[in-house]
Amino acid sequence: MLYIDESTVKDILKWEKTFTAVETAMQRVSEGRIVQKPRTMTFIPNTANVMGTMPGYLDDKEFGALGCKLVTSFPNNAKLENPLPSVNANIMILDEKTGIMKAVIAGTEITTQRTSAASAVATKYLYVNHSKQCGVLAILGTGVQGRIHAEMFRHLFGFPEVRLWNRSKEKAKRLAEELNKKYNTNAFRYCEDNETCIKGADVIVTATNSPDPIVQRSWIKPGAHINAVGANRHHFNELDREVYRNADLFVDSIETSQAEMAGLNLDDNLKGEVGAVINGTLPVSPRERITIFNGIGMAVEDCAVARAVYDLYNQVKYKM
Ligand SMILES: NC(=O)C1=CN([C@@H]2O[C@H](COP(=O)(O)OP(=O)(O)OC[C@H]3O[C@@H](n4cnc5c(N)ncnc54)[C@H](O)[C@@H]3O)[C@@H](O)[C@H]2O)C=CC1
Ligand SMILES: O=C(O)C1=NCCCC1
Repeated sequence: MLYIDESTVKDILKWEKTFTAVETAMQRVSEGRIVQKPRTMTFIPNTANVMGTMPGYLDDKEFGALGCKLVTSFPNNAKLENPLPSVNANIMILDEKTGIMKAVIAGTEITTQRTSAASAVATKYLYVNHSKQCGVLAILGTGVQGRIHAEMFRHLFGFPEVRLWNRSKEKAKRLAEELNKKYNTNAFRYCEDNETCIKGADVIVTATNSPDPIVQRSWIKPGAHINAVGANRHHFNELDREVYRNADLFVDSIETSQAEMAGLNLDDNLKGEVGAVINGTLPVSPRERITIFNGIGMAVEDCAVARAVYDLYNQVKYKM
């Protein structure tokens, strides 16, 4: 059995490839060329811990795959004496003709990259492509997702200012210092509070485990775009309901969002899937309208990126 470990995935998987794989997966979702159901969640009693199974099938020449991700979210891992990521995963990919397992691929880096890439795809099609300003990026939550969003978005869209806020301020401060040093810049700025971080921002990313809203409507400037990534019990708890009431909501998959975002009144404000915007079957929002991308994470994104990693691994060049 082929196992492709985390360090190999980190070595061969570049952000551009992940972006294209996720963009393709989103398109195929909206064309009906996928099969995926809401993930199963095994909640471990008396803890905040959960194990999810995410099976999917994606029909595509370059990124098509039949696979299943097994993912855990143990939010207290970061507080261990030897800290570990909260989210850990492995992805199985199977031969489409025989059903035989082809490989197990470490899925933690894939999950990290593909989640940020999904936000980046949404930001490109809902915001950047409409000549909107990429001046200030606000990141709330500076864990694994906050970090990758800060780095990937600056790389792809060139934000000259990236604001970072975290519940424990020291963590945001440390990340700003680290990234300024890494990229030899002073673009990364630490913020004392979430309101200061958000006010005047063009694009906002929320990537926390907060059970309560950390974004208020009155702080958001007209026409801003929000990527809501984090989840506690619900996938919509980070934004105040007034934000949803005054914005256009886009998702990665209507089918899975209806299950996992039940409790939010989707009928009122759900415009549709990002894939439909990419495919040109769903119009973009008026310029001054706030847009939200609530990406809950899709099995077919994992399948697409796992297929890319499998192919890259098998290229003779890498094996030598
Ligand atoms: N939508 C998707 O596809 C995915 C979503 N996620 C979700 O994104 C979120 C972030 O994930 P990671 O960065 O991997 O986790 P992480 O553990 O590395 O970071 C979580 C951050 O949230 C902050 N936080 C925790 N509780 C908070 C609270 N009550 N108020 C404000 N901030 C709080 C922590 O200080 C930490 O910086 C999680 O909710 C996770 O479940 C993760 C992967 C994929
Ligand atoms: O899509 C995923 O993968 C995850 N989504 C929410 C929480 C952990 C992993």
